[in-house]
Amino acid sequence: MEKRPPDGLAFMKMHGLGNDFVVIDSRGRGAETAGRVTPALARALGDRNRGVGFDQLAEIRDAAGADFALDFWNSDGSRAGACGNATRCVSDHMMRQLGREAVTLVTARGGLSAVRRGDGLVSVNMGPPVLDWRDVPLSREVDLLHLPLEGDPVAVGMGNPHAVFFVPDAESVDVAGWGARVEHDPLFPARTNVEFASLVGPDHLRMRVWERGTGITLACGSGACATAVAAHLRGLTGRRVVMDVDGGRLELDWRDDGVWMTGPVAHVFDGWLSPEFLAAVA
Ligand SMILES: N[C@@H](CCC[C@H](N)C(=O)O)C(=O)O
Repeated sequence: MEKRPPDGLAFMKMHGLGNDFVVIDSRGRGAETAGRVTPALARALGDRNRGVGFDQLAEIRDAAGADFALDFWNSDGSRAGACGNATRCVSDHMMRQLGREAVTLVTARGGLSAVRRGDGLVSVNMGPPVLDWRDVPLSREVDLLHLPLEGDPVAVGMGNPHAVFFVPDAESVDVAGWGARVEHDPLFPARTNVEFASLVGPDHLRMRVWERGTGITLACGSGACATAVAAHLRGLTGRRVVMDVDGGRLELDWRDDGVWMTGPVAHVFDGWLSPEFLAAVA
């Protein structure tokens, strides 16, 4: 194996249910110091042909009052305020590194916590849903439970915006076409993630997703949380559901302290960005 260049940049590739991430560890620079990731680096790395490829890039930073902080980017270089599956993946990594079964972290939406369950699955408390139109955000005051859009979606914020459509059969939806149209609807001033869900049994949902800034992905943790909240608010389910996404199954539980999401995580490989790649991006 070639020796790692001293001026390259180490990264990990991880995924949760096929929602895949590049993770860069920028700890050791102080909680007040900005990270090393720029929109240009996120875009270049996110290119599946010329970079590494990912649905989201997660950067670990120092945090005051928590084990670590996490920032997220989409593959188009835009920032994401939340990423549930990356939070579960990085929390698993940090639990292993710290020799613990629970960690606390800070994201753009505030403090979160994660634990490893006895069965090895990782749970994260994604915090309470945002149900005020200004904070989702929406561009004007409307009924969040019945947005004035074709298909009658529900709006839920989980630190990022989501529009959840309940459809008779999620399998037959044109996720790319419909999702892209809704992502850019003027009702969402910061664009939106879009979920299409069907009830397939008691407290059992099937969900497919179009992610803002990325496109179709095999899973979206914050989208699963938003869908579980929307399904309960619409009277379709209780507060605990299982949800089948393209990449597997998540468990959701909307408790008094927030929406808990549980599922598997995978560490795929450790890599090293070459100085040439970094110089071309700078
Ligand atoms: N895959 C993520 C959500 C990613 C963020 C999203 N694309 C956004 O722009 O808000 C998850 O697991 O939550």
